[in-house]
Amino acid sequence: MGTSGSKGDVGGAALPGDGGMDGDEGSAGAVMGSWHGGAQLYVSLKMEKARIIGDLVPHVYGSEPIIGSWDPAHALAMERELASMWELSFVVPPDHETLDFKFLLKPKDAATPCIIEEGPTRLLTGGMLEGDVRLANFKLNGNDEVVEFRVFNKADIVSPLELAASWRVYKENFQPSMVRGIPDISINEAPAHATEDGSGSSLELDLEHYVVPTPTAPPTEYAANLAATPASLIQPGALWTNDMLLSDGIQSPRSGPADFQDHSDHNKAMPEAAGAVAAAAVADRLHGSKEDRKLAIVLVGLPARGKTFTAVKLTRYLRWLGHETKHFNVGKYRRLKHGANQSADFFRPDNQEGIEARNEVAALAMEDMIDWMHGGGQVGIFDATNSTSKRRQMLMKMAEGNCKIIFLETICNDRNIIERNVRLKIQQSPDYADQPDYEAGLQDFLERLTNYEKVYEPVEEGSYIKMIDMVKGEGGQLQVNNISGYLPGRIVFFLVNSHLAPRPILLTRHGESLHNVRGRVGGDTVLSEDGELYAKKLANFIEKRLKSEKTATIWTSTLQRTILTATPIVGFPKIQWRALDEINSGVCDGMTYEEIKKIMPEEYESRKKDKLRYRYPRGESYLDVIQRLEPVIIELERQRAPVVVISHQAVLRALYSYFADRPLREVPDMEMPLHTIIEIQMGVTGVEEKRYKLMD
Ligand SMILES: Nc1ncnc2c1ncn2[C@@H]1O[C@H](COP(=O)(O)OP(=O)(O)O)[C@@H](O)[C@H]1O
Ligand SMILES: O=P(O)(O)OC[C@H]1O[C@@](CO)(OP(=O)(O)O)[C@@H](O)[C@@H]1O
Repeated sequence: MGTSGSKGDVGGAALPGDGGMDGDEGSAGAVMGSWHGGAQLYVSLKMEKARIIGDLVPHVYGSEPIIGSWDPAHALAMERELASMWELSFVVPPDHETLDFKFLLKPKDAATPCIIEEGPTRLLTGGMLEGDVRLANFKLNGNDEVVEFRVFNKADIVSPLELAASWRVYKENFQPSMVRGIPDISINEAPAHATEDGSGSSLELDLEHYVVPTPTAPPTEYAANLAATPASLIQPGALWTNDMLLSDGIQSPRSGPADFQDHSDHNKAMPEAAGAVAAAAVADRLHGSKEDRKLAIVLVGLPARGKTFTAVKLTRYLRWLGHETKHFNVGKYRRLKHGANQSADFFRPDNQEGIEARNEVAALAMEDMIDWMHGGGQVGIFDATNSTSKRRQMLMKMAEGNCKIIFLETICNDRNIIERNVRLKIQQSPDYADQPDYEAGLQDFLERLTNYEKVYEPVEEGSYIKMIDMVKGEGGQLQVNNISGYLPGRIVFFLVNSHLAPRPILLTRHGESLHNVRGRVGGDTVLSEDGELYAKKLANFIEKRLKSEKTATIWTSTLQRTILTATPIVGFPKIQWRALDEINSGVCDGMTYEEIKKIMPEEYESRKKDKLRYRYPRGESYLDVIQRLEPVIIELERQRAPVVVISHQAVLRALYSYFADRPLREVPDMEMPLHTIIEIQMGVTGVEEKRYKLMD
């Protein structure tokens, strides 16, 4: 019997039917109505299981070649219709050969054996199961556990007109993208055969074999996650230790210690990312009060509530969007002024000297921030506990006429999270870098915490955002009061969408394209042979690297070199993002750099002079690309499952610079080689990176 393929694939002619047959548990229908020429049956086989069955996928295998000729390895996967329902549907002639088959469960890991249902072979004739439609029972875990599925079978007589009409409707409603006839969202089911296709695309079992070093980035005067060096405390000839230069924040292992001064060139302050972001931000600045043009995000919260972590993350995001942003960490000022070994007594509420010392360094940091704003800075992230209303009043007074303040309070009520944070704090904070005895450090920090808790006053004044138990991203909440304007709105949107659940993000360019071989930019060419080999190796890599993950998604651009690179990947949904398309090279599309230099020397020189801001005629600049990638960054922050981004050189440079804290001016010249996977691990301790080069 020739099943005509999977659901929705309606082929063949049929007889005007007058009804269908229902066969669910315990009964077998009969063919209704009379037959003449071409009648077809639309047959549906379903299995239902309320409880999730892990990564086992229901399949059908049996006598016909399409369902494996009794080879479980070539069984036909059932499609998930609902969370607990799996279906295999097909169109057959009413007088088809009897189909012998059984259900089986197949693990995602091809090496693990299938589980075949208990009981005799099932027989399908005239589209219906013979005899009682029994449950499907499977013995798991060495027969220790029996799993039951309810089985349903249905066959409808379909007329030629119905078949044709349903095919037309199917085609109209499932418009494949203009690009390649591949739907914008598609998923290749795991093939019955093993993924090793013998084309040399197999990989070593140990993926560490492919790890390559991360290119050492040029020392950054000021990476987002290194709080500003306290200008007001710099004494001529001061000797700076590495510790003094490091903020309380999560240090990005890649960025070296900050130089003494922040050399960012205020005269040529980084422009807003081009496009809507800049337009709205500029409009706000032009029409807002002078004070509103400068923004201070003042953190509030007890120690180990994630203030610094949030400050670093927010700094990274705003700088990536082109807003001149700087992180001011008062803990750093305290250490510089009073040394890094204050005991908990320094923070006692009855220690007047300690209180004055802490307010003094907070005022120094605020002065530095206001000076920095006068020099061109736009958003200051003021990171301290700021735990009393009196302290906050002091800061608001200093801000008057200089900048607008928004308080950002981080509240965590989960004792387990707090205990974990405290452990991480003792391990990471410069306050305990010289404390060899972990327990002593822990005891001291807990005393410090108690001292703060005695005087802590939650924020009630001014404009504020409260992040309450937002850690796990479940059940937490964000409270917002008296917030308005473009930039504050974006900050709220970013905070709502970001979380701390660790998960990997894999970035890779497409396989080598024909234009890459010829040195041509842009275009929409297919892959070269090497590019096709990379696509297979990438699929292999993803299967190994993500096999322990419950799910993941594959993002490509709408250009065929990324879609074709993703094609061999199976088992994960693939989504085409227009925003991930390569930088639009406008009138230079399809040219080589040499041709551009020869035919349009002025364009070539302009781009060479300022590759970040330069916009191809009728094309894009890197700032334009960053602007259109902002929703991608927000979605990457929001995702909890792993994401594999298959995109392009310029786009990946822009995305990578966000995760790696690199200043925008470095973006256009970053190394972004072909056939290399950059794994970004985002989690509670910040952002880590690993690179795998699968082939040259
Ligand atoms: N929102 C959060 N939820 C859970 N853990 C966090 C959060 N923010 C930070 N952490 C972890 O807790 C530790 C302390 O965070 P940190 O930002 O230094 O706290 P604070 O600045 O409030 O003292 C850090 O090691 C960090 O990895
Ligand atoms: O900004 P530059 O360095 O030109 O890099 C962008 C160029 O990289 C290329 C390759 O030269 O990207 P892609 O990854 O799509 O192959 C061009 O298509 C694109 O114009």
